Amino acid sequence: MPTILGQNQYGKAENRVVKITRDGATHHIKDLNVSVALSGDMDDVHYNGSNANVLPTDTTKNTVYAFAKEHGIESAEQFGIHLARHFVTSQQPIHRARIRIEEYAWERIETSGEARHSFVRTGQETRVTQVTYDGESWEVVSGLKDLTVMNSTDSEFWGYVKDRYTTLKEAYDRILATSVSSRWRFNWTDDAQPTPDWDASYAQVKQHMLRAFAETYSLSLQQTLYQMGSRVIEECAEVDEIRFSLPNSHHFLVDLEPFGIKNDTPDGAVYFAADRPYGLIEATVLRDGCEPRIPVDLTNL
Ligand SMILES: O=c1[nH]c(=O)c2[nH]c(=O)[nH]c2[nH]1
Repeated sequence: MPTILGQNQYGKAENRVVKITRDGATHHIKDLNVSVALSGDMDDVHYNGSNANVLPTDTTKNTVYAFAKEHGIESAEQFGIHLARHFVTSQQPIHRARIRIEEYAWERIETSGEARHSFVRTGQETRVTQVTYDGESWEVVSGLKDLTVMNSTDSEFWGYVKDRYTTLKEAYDRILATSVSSRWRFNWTDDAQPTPDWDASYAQVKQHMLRAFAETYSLSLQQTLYQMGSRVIEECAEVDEIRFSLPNSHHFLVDLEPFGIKNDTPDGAVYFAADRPYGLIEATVLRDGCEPRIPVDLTNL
């Protein structure tokens, strides 16, 4: 045969699950987008079309909804662990399950009455996780995307390489803005280890990341990224690796000279917020001695 089958996986992608839990008049929402990818003994279905080892993707979808009902959704990570364990341990041909989850946050709308069942989608970041299980060990990589932040000062950029194509003016007081996309890998890999408190960990990682962004006097976005990552690794013992993809959301001073208006001092300055092109600064920060496992391209995760 001139061809052979390479890596393969299958499952139902983007199962949108909304679970409402009622605690008297106070309701709670969990809103997830769950993608299942299974792999194992799947040569026959590809080579011969025998479906004998194939748990239908439709079943994987049903399992997501049934688990949301029967086992609840404590956190995205815990839900992912539950699903991954189920697929690998209940189906002999399935050797590996990868569950990806995006979680959308809802905030309660406070009202004057007793009712507590109204919510507004929060416009901040989207929480994400990926749980992988091969029957023996776990890999949990969680993260966030679209967390937009800005420092309106304490950012400079100068002393860079200049060649014949360089036109950029050195900046001694600029805006530093980005939309943080980040993934961090937990050192929980084994059922024998106690599981982290996933929600508390998420809140702490996000808080350390944001504080480091705000507290770093920045000479480059690269330096800020490293500070954000090392703060998380230093403060969060459960995390061994963190990767960032940070678009540099450029803010250019508008040239108002044609109208006889000076716009050259930081106070009261007017900027043009450019959406593209943007610098894209990406790096991993690791606990010393740990192996990098988060893919270089976060869109592949
Ligand atoms: O923080 C920055 N890092 C760069 O590498 C870079 N390059 C650039 O043009 N502006 C900036 N800003």
